[in-house]
Amino acid sequence: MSTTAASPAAAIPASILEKVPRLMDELPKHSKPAALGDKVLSYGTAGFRDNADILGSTFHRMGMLAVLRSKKEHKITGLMVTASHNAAPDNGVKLVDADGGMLAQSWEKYAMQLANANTEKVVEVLDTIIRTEKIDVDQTGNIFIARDTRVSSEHLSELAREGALLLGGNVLDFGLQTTPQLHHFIRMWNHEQYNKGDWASEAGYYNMLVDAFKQLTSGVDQKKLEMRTPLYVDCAHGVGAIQLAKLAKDLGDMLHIEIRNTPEDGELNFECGAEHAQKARKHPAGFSRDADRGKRACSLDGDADRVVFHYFDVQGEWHLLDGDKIACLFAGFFAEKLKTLELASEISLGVVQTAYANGAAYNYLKANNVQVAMAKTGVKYCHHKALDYDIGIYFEANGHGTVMMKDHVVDRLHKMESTLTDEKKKYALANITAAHQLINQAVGDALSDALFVEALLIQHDWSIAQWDAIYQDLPSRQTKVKIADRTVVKTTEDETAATAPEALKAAVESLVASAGPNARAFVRPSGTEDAVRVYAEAETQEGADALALAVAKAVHEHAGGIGDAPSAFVA
Ligand SMILES: CC(=O)N[C@H]1[C@@H](OP(=O)(O)O)O[C@H](CO)[C@@H](O)[C@@H]1O
Ligand SMILES: [Mg+2]
Repeated sequence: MSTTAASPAAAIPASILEKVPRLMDELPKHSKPAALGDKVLSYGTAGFRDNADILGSTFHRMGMLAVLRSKKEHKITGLMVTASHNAAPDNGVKLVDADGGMLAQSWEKYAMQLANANTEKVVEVLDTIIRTEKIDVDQTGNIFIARDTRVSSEHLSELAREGALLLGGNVLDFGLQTTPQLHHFIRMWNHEQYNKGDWASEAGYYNMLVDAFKQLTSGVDQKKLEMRTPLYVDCAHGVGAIQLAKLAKDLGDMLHIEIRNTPEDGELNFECGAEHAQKARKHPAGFSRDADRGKRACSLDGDADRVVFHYFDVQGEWHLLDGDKIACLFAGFFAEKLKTLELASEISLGVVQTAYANGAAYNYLKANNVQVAMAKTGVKYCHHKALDYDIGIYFEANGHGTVMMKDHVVDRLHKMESTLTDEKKKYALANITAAHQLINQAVGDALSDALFVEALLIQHDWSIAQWDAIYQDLPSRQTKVKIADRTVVKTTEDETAATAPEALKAAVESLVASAGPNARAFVRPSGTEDAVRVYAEAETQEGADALALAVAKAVHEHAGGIGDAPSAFVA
């Protein structure tokens, strides 16, 4: 095959060393730390995550990979420095793709090959990626970087920047941002419709949210809004507190926000935040039964891409409103607007859940004629499945989720604008387009999701208890079991039933069958921890607890449990 100078193939060097001889000097300065030992780093559900001390080389190399991805796509890509809801000494990388979503799954293998390569093999891996993906290395590579508040984050983002510069990339470092903000910037800058607009910056992000919130609450008496009680936000001592303070300032009297658990007053994610509230089923530190009865509250996680709501009722009992309840609230809004606009048969609406969704949420959606689909655990699977619908809502029970509207739907709605005369329809249309503006289309976003929840509570004139009452969660229990090799546990595609080992499959089936009506249980190997997770639901809390423990014992017995059989729950 003949190539001309203009052909991209012409710029593919036999080795990257031809272009960047300095690599030979620079790579050994960031070689894999001895402490990493034989450990294989894996690009898990949302990226690499480990103790920050062993991630230096990984960050340096991921800076390079982000640049290669950018050169390949001819668009901006990104790198977020965060370990989300994990402990303060940890850190991690989340790579952002050109559409503002997560890194394409087809590139995760490159991330792993690079991160795990011995120093002398890094050039070889880079060359393979460049050759396989036919990357013109002379192309411009542009990446955006941001980081959370961890002590290690600044240094690690600097290493990523160095790696990126080494491969000739241009780097724009946004400093402290939430993960969804970085996704938003990249989506906006790469989107031909938005890239020259006002929303493609940090200030633009707040403007976009505040303007959409204003539109969604415009039908409400402004005095009533000003008098409304505040939303108390547990920020997990993370970056969400800093960014939310800026957003709250712009919201002014439209919504009063009280920020708790800031980076200054405690350890990141320790006994607080969305993961703690949802997994341990405990109110966050900084909130108390006596002082906070009746207050509407929510918890973010360490990088503010998850949110769950909660409150103490007048009796002092604590209630959690998880991702399922948020999805149901959102689904109700879109179903109603589509009905008013007589578009329900033309525009498909669906909610994507995982096996962890409470059975009562499923029943609620079905009773309200909303389509429901199941995806494997992990937002990248949910996101993918949600694309089957014109308006796809996905939420994991842990509070990570969003709503995506297809471009053709947005176009269709904009075209309708000039044709409508009916006031009700005009209002519905304005609402649905404002919701599209408010909800982060790139990725789950705690700040945008929380504002949408608040807008809908205001529209319904509901208290948090009234929203909670749309359905009653079936009692459930989660726990986990350590076994020698968790890969021996196999499940069906949707993860609701075990398929191996055979004895475990039979044991779970028989335990569920004898656990009463509406009982359900499943086991699956965790994708992020060295354990098998157990989930059980039943008519009563005692029933769910008993079923979870019996299933945990069955995992221990039939799948090679380590140590004593389980006798208590592990969060
Ligand atoms: C039950 C549960 O909450 N699982 C979490 C957890 O995955 P596991 O594969 O269950 O470890 O971490 C994922 C990444 O944050 C998140 O997407 C998922 O929902
Ligand atoms: Mg997170």
